[in-house]
Amino acid sequence: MQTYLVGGAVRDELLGLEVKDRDWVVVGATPDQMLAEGFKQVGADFPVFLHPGSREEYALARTERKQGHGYHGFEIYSAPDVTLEEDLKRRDLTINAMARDNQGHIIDPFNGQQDIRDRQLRHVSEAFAEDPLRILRIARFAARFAPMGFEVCQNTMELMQTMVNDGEVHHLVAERVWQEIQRALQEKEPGTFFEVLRACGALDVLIPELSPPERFDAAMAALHCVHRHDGNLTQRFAALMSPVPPQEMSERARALKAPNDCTALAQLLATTQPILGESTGTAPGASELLGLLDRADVWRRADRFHTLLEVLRCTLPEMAITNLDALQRAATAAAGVEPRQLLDKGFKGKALGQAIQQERLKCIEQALTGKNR
Ligand SMILES: Nc1ccn([C@@H]2O[C@H](COP(=O)(O)OP(=O)(O)OP(=O)(O)O)[C@@H](O)[C@H]2O)c(=O)n1
Repeated sequence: MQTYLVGGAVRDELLGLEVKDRDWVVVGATPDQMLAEGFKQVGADFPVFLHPGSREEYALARTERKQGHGYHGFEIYSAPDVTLEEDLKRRDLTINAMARDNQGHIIDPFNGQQDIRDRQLRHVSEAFAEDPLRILRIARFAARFAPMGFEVCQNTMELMQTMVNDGEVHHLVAERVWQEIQRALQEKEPGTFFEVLRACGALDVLIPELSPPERFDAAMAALHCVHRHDGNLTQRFAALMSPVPPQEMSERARALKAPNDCTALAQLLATTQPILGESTGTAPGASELLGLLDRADVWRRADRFHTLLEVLRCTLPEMAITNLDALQRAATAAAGVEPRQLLDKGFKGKALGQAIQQERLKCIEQALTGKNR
């Protein structure tokens, strides 16, 4: 049997990047031989094993052929006669379809090294079209490698467009889509992910709410800004969805199966923005600001409130930034109200709640007029 380093590890080595996961392909072995060598089998779908020492993944060379629609319809053939080249051929991009043997020789039947030099994301073969998840993977690689000059090559983009036109994207399961989106949001150039999806038509299927050009442009500007400020995943998702009205936004977040913290921040942003972004020139008053603070549950979720403020700095129009400053002052002022003191004064139950709110309102009013004086 022979083992080869394959996939992302070879690509990243050649690009001079840090290698995180190392995947290996084993040619000329049977599962029984692997078990006899002390490897542990993982995954029921294909013959993949964990090395007893390094815990790295060793997969028996295999071919894959599509059977039906979606991610599960693959017929997998794995046997000692499957060659390294056959295994490399089933892979997505030429830069991901190289191997290195244990003497350090690169095996590169699809010219991945040339594409690394030319900065091209190019599909290996027409079999690319058998897995629609690859559309999202390629968009994600574009987002990661764009700063190094990589782009999706024309033929690959055309193939992706054909796949979208054939309805392939409808067959993707939400969990896989979300997994790619959340990884892409944290890549080096997250906006590029959505630009590639838009160029091939997949965005109209996956997040059609962002199809109108003015929404797309606003989403990209907000995402870019949050990315520049090193925002976390929830902030990036909220920024992406910021041009979408609350109801539509919530439905899309649910369809994408976005996790609760992402959806909650995006919802909070969607309901806060219209009040603070009011373009009529009237600034929100003390009770409106208190309402926003209540909705954001700043009393118990101060951290989330601060993440919200950071996103608002990226999504609000320039002229509304003074409203944001007012919200921030209101939060600081209202935080000074001590429920304990009101409790000591004899307030209880509902009356205590009302007294707290009244005190907060008073503090906010003072903070606002104090500024205007
Ligand atoms: N839908 C897929 C998933 C994976 N692969 C192949 O399997 C390898 C390993 O996949 P994965 O670990 O997901 O990707 P990496 O290329 O290692 O990328 P990352 O750095 O994001 O982990 C890829 O390089 C590619 O050759 C593929 O062709 N098609």
